[in-house]
Amino acid sequence: MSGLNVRIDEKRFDDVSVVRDLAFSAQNGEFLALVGPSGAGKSTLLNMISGLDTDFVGSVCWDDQPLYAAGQSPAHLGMMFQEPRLMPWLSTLDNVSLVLSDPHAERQRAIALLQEVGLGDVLEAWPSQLSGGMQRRVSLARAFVVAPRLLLMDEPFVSLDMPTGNRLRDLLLALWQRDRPLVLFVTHDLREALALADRVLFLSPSPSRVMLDYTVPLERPRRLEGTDIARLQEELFRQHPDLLSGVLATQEAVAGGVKE
Ligand SMILES: Nc1ncnc2c1ncn2[C@@H]1O[C@H](COP(=O)(O)OP(=O)(O)OP(=O)(O)O)[C@@H](O)[C@H]1O
Repeated sequence: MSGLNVRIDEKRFDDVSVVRDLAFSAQNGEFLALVGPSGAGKSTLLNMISGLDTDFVGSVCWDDQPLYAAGQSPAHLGMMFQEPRLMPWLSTLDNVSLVLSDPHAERQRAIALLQEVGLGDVLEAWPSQLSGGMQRRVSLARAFVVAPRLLLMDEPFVSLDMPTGNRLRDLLLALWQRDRPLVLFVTHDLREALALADRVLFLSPSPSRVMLDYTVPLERPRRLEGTDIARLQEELFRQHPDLLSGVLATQEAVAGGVKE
């Protein structure tokens, strides 16, 4: 099948099995959200898919070929984490150019992306001069500047207030709709998953596996605070109360946050 094929037979840390019999496939250009209780192994899973962690039994393939070889990250892989992870001694522009194979030749591309995310006026600013929301926008531009085919996002908008988070989600969707990478987006927030994704994979508590592969039955654009998302969330909790109780508890615990 074209696209991503993940099969993790087992991932252990010492004697503890963290992921077991977890499998899913995704088409090129799809947007998948991964939700699951805290400690389920979501970050561990992204590390295995990115090639950062090769110490597991199973396979991660792209178009039926192993996605990485000997621990090397594949070309056209974009990543974004909970923390913006900017280099404090580099300007906004240099933080984005950093991941380019030829930063000098591709400088215009970095500038254009920063303009697209509304940071054209702060190209030479240091990270410490930017707000939390602006730093995430730099991080988003850095994830897209490599023209990723696969974009791995580990709770990238956690602990942002609603307007700042909404602005970032809109930017992400605009860039995704234009470039169409396959996105794997980890979140604790089921509403965020339903607002963004084509499919939501619900993971079990550790050792994690996919408990439910859910296709979101909503047209775009969607609003995270919209009644259709609230209704869908309620329906899911009614249909799968045991499966989702851990998700809801975590979702409530992480509400709140950083302002733009
Ligand atoms: N390097 C490591 N060594 C030992 N145990 C680890 C290591 N990394 C993660 N773990 C354990 O593996 C389990 C899964 O961790 P992971 O961070 O992947 O979960 P998660 O679903 O991303 O959690 P959260 O939602 O809280 O971020 C946890 O029990 C964690 O303590």
